[in-house]
Amino acid sequence: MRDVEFPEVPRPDEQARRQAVARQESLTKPVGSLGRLEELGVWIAACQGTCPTRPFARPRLVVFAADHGVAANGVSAYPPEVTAQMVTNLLTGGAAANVAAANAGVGVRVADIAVDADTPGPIAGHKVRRGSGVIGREDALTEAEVVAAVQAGRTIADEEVDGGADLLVVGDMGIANTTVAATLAAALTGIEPVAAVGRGSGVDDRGWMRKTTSIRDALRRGRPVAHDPLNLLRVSGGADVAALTGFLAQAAVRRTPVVLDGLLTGVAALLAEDLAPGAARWWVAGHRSAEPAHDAVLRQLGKEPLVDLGLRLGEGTGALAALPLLTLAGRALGEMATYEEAGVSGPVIAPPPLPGAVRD
Ligand SMILES: O=C(O)c1ccc[n+]([C@@H]2O[C@H](COP(=O)([O-])O)[C@@H](O)[C@H]2O)c1
Ligand SMILES: Cc1cc2nc[nH]c2cc1C
Repeated sequence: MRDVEFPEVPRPDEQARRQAVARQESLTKPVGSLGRLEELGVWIAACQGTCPTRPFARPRLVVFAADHGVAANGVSAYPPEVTAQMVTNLLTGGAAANVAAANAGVGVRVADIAVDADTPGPIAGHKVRRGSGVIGREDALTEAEVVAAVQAGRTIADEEVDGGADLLVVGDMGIANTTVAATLAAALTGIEPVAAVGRGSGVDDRGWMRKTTSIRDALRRGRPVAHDPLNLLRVSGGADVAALTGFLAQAAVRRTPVVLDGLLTGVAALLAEDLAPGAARWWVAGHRSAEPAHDAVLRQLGKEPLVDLGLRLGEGTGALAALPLLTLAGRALGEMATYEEAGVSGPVIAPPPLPGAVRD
């Protein structure tokens, strides 16, 4: 599958990063006293290539929606038709993500990548197929579908950046996608199915057992190709996670920071970093999901999430819950007075050096 190649990913701006570290030291607070917010401010400056930072002008959420054939195994508490129903709910503004996006001043886009049912024209513009194979016994996608889905995600990122998006937030909607995500997480991090399996949207004990078996069966097929991201997407993934992978890689190519959400966006991030090394420098982990596999994924990504609220919803809600912290971090760096401006005395003892910017 050589038709999916990404150009070299640029690094966030080193000069702006250094200026931001120096500016943090000049602001009217004990050095380092804003903790993680200081690192985040530095990261925003490096991504924007400017210090002081600018407020985000057009932050955008993209929710990637798809159905998954493995839903037929009874691995979810909810029926598959909920995927399309929730797409409608997201479009009419009634979902949690709509509220969280409004709270954070973020515009919402829903992309149907592989929903079983028909969705309205503008949403379905990048639809690759309907659903996916039952990953315990057949491939999720064909080779051509993997390429089409990655390219769809890439195009969506380009459309968003060309439309002025200066911060991207990713989310997902798809019944049974935690079975797929847990399988990919196990293949990519080496954790066992029993450690990867979670309750998803709330499956009961019998469903949990079916889910564990499904992950184990799927992993048997996926593990041999775990080192090859596109083949892993073909065998054990789905069009949504493939599109997310392309989207995350392309956002980095386009120098646009991204806030990651829960488990599915996390496994897509691992795959995207593999396809486009260095892309992870452009992402921050919004939250830690209650799905157990997310922890292993975050560790492998080397990302400490901003919030840990026990969320297990998806749709981008964890990322959106963290977004006001990101805005605060940027504004503190950009808008606080310096010691000199405010006529406040600086430290009498040289403060310890600031920790570096967000891991890079
Ligand atoms: O983001 C997460 O970590 C997360 C954790 C649990 C559930 N979800 C959402 O719930 C749906 C999948 O749950 P399930 O039980 O059907 O696999 C899907 O729409 C996800 O967005 C998402
Ligand atoms: C109602 C509902 C909303 C969701 N949002 C993301 N996943 C979901 C799963 C269900 C079942």
